[in-house]
Amino acid sequence: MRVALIQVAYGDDEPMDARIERVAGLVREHGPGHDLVVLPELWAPGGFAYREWADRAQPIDGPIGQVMSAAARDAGVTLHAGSIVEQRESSSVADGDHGLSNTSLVYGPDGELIAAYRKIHRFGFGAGEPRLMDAGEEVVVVDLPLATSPGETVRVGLSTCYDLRFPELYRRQLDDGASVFLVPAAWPAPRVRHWTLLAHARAVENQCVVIACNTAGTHAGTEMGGHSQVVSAKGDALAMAGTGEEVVRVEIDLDETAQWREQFPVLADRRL
Ligand SMILES: NC(=O)CCC(=O)C(=O)O
Repeated sequence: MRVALIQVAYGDDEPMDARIERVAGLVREHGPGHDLVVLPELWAPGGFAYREWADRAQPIDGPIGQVMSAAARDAGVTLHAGSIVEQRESSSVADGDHGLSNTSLVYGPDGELIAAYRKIHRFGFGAGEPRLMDAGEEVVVVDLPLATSPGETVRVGLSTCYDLRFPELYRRQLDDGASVFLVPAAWPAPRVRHWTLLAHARAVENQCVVIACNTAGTHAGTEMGGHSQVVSAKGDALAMAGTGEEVVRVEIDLDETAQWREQFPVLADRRL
């Protein structure tokens, strides 16, 4: 499986509309020839731009979704478009809810929406996400089409940034058949060691590939950590970005995961 992670860097001076066009251009430029392109969490509204989130919220089929769907189609790739601040329909907003979710969107090479995942674990310890957004409740595992091998799919589990700290979510995804975990993030620089450590831990303990795309640059006073990474089911770092804007390209041998699970059958020793 050929994958490109686009580690987007941005600051406060780039308007959201300009960034959406710029990132769509990056998908069109770097996507062709890959099976999957992955973008970071909340790259359009700003991962830590809490004050702007309400104004920058959109429904799933809003302007960001439309531009990302077109970019996936033009590039002929499956696109994990990172996440948006989703403005949910009023019919899905219960009393006391904020009506906003941190929602990841995945499009197929035909531009159709394949999956949406609402972040389950909200980051901020009472401020930020828990104060402004509602927690997702659904574990999402989905078969993604491989654009360069028509008819073939790979089963992936979706999660977002802070979710990486909660191993039980990944066990659920494993039990639902996932062999790859996709993790967009806006993970800050001061804790980047946790980011790399946890991605390796999730890969090793579940014998799954981890594809984790972080943000770069500094916005809303928060320096992002970069170091987007792809970790094999054996726990080897197949690719690791630096700290700036970067496109990381990697070819993943999906057969290696099944071979490793057979060779070192640790999952068979679970006691439930
Ligand atoms: N956007 C996030 O979820 C940030 C998570 C984080 O900074 C951490 O877990 O540390």
